[in-house]
Amino acid sequence: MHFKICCVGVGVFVSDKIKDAKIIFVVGGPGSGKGTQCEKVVAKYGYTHLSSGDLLRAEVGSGSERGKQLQAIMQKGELVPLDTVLDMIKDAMIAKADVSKGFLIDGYPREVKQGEEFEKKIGKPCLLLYVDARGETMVKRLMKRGETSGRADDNEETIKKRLDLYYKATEPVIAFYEGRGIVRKVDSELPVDEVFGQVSKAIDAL
Ligand SMILES: Nc1nc2c(ncn2[C@@H]2O[C@H](COP(=O)(O)OP(=O)(O)OP(=O)(O)O)[C@@H](O)[C@H]2O)c(=O)[nH]1
Ligand SMILES: Nc1ccn([C@@H]2O[C@H](COP(=O)(O)OP(=O)(O)O)[C@@H](O)[C@H]2O)c(=O)n1
Ligand SMILES: [Mg+2]
Repeated sequence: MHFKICCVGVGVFVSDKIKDAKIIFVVGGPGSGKGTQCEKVVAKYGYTHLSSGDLLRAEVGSGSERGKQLQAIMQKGELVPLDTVLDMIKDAMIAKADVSKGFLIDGYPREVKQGEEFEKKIGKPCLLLYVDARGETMVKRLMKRGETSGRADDNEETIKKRLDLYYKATEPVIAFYEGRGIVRKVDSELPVDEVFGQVSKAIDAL
């Protein structure tokens, strides 16, 4: 009996560490500028930036068996299994829980059920920053980034697939959270610093 209570205790302790953390979802199309804005938020507000794409690419870079499977999915611009990416985000949040002022979850959720699972396992977001750019702008930016990024998915064919998937699976996420009144849209067609001015206004209003 004692062992069981102990396990339950540990389980509760772990999730308590991140249950009350301030969580901001950063959602937007591929190449919309999520990462660019997150870097500026980190510099100004000291938040912890967790890019789901970067966490996945780190796993790919580790050469692990799981990394090989993820690579195959990502270079097709498809979504990796929900539990895989959610567990990676949760582990990364727990690792930083004691020092974090809040978490920027970049590139997640990518579909409504990812958001629902996140809330069951971790907690509710207080803000969804919607980084909005036109399709042709995103393609142009990613083709340019692809010249130096070395990302297997920054090529014309995969960019188009990522864009299609974004419109099909991820835009409904915006509508879902608009229903909660926590979406703040920023116009990422503007110059980076003007976009950041809109981002700052949304965060200062929290
Ligand atoms: N001109 C211009 N370029 C931008 C802006 N924001 C980002 N970029 C560029 O567009 C490219 C994509 O920006 P990222 O911040 O990596 O976009 P992302 O949404 O994180 O992209 P994914 O990780 O693929 O989802 C980068 O090369 C940036 O330098 C902007 O406001 N204006
Ligand atoms: N929640 C997530 C995040 C990324 N990914 C995968 O990781 C890739 C890169 O994610 P990213 O956020 O860096 O880039 P974009 O897809 O937003 O351009 C995506 O194209 C997906 O293949 C995923 O499957 N699920
Ligand atoms: Mg990014």
